[in-house]
Amino acid sequence: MAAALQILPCLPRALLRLLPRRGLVTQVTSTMALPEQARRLFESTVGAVLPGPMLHRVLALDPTGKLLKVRDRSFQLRNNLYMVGFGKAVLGMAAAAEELLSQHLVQGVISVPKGIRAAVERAGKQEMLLKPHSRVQVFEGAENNLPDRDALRAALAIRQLAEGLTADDLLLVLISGGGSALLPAPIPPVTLEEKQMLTKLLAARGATIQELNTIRKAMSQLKGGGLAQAAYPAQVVSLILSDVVGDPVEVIASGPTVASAHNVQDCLHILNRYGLRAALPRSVKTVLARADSDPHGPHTCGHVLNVIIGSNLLALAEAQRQAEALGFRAVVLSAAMQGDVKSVAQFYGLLARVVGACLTPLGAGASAEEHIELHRLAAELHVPDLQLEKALEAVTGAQGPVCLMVGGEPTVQLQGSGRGGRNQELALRVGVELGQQPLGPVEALFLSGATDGQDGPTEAAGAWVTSELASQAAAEGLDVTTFLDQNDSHTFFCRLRGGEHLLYTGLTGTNVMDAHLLLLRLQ
Ligand SMILES: Nc1ncnc2c1ncn2[C@@H]1O[C@H](COP(=O)(O)OP(=O)(O)OP(=O)(O)O)[C@@H](O)[C@H]1O
Ligand SMILES: O=C(O)[C@H](O)CO
Repeated sequence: MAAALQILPCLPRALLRLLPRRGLVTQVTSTMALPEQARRLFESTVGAVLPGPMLHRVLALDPTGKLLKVRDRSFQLRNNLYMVGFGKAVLGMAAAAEELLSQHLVQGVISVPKGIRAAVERAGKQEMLLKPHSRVQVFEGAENNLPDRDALRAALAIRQLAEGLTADDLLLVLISGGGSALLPAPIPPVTLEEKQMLTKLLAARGATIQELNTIRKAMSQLKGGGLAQAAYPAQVVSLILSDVVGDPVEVIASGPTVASAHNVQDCLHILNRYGLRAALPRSVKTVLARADSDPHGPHTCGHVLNVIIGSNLLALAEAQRQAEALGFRAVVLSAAMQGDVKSVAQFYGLLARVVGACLTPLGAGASAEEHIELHRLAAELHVPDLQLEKALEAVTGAQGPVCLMVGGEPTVQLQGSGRGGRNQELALRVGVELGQQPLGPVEALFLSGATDGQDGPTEAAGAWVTSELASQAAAEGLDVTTFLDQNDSHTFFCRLRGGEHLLYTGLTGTNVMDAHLLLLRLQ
């Protein structure tokens, strides 16, 4: 397991208190190396969306202690509260909910990633752990984010709890990213292995999370509203920490408390698109054929309240505040970056060039062609909330360092059999792009990290690079292209300068997609 969790959201604030004047702060931070600043900013991004505080923002008990308030709705509590949960951030969410509601809690079951309790304990994050004699049963499973037998056992226990509820009961459902793999309950005759294989193939061929989860829903007893249906007639309140661009409740963890609006045709289109239709196991065909006559219809979720409690945007907003405290001119460019890592890397490479040119005192700025090309790349990525113009305006004339912040989740089309994750691969590709840009006296650093602390099936959260990457690699005899062809970014970074470019946080206990930071300053 990676080094202990080190979330230090308060550190720059403490620094600020000691040094209230901006000039002084800038002086101190400018002596701090860019990698150190980038690591701190990533830590504050994660620290802003730790599950406990997120939960407390939406849940409260009224003074009598008998009414649960969820935003503007109220629910009667009379020894009738049950809790289930699944996802990478659910342990901390459950601990916070237990802390607040333990006197009403009858029983709970949660499904969380393998090793999360040990990681949280090692990091000294006691507030993310359940009480010693908790009424909440914990299952750990889904190693490397793939559904397994342990997760299946958890899903069955969750289904059993839900099915036993009555109209007097209230079911609190805690949901976060990673929930799909932690709640596998394939519809027979589909087996766990078949579902695992299909998910893996779709992900490896670059399917989006929307596509992946459409298929998962069609194969599952609990996804796509199935859990809500199992809990009926109890009232259901789902608290959701979003790890999907745009916070679509029907996609996050495959929407177990949201009626699925997809039909078999949608599934067949997706399977066709990724060349998987012909080779489908017979069991999958059987379930798809049945699905249209037995959907978890929209009428089944009227007893449910779905509430988004936190997202990537919130994390970036905090990181922006921290970056400003460190003396950067900080801009959030988007919380919805998507697309293939190759195109995303080209965009960031050119963005560094264009923004870098704004920082050079007597520089002529970037050329009109470069601006046009940057906008073309941006348009190709179809990022719904991209603030490119606003960002360029904001950094024009910046005297000091600049920090551009982006959230989202690009995709990788796996071709090789190497080890890596989309953050490490993106960082490696951006490193190559930075090396090809004429940045002159501008120092550039790019960091990409998974807020859950685990990038793909590796123990690193991500990596950071500078424009020196290509020359550093060459000096150590590492051929970047070969590593990229093999999707072997993790091995590359392990070998580069003894692994110093890798980002290790350990499992963070939260999950709001990835964060990309581009830091630029004059040398
Ligand atoms: N060798 C590799 N190189 C690059 N990317 C990889 C590699 N192996 C797996 N991936 C990518 O990692 C992604 C899975 O990563 P991870 O397990 O962190 O999922 P996630 O999307 O963060 O999960 P969740 O959203 O469920 O929390 C897949 O999209 C896959 O394409
Ligand atoms: O679990 C999942 O389906 C993904 O993390 C998206 O929420």
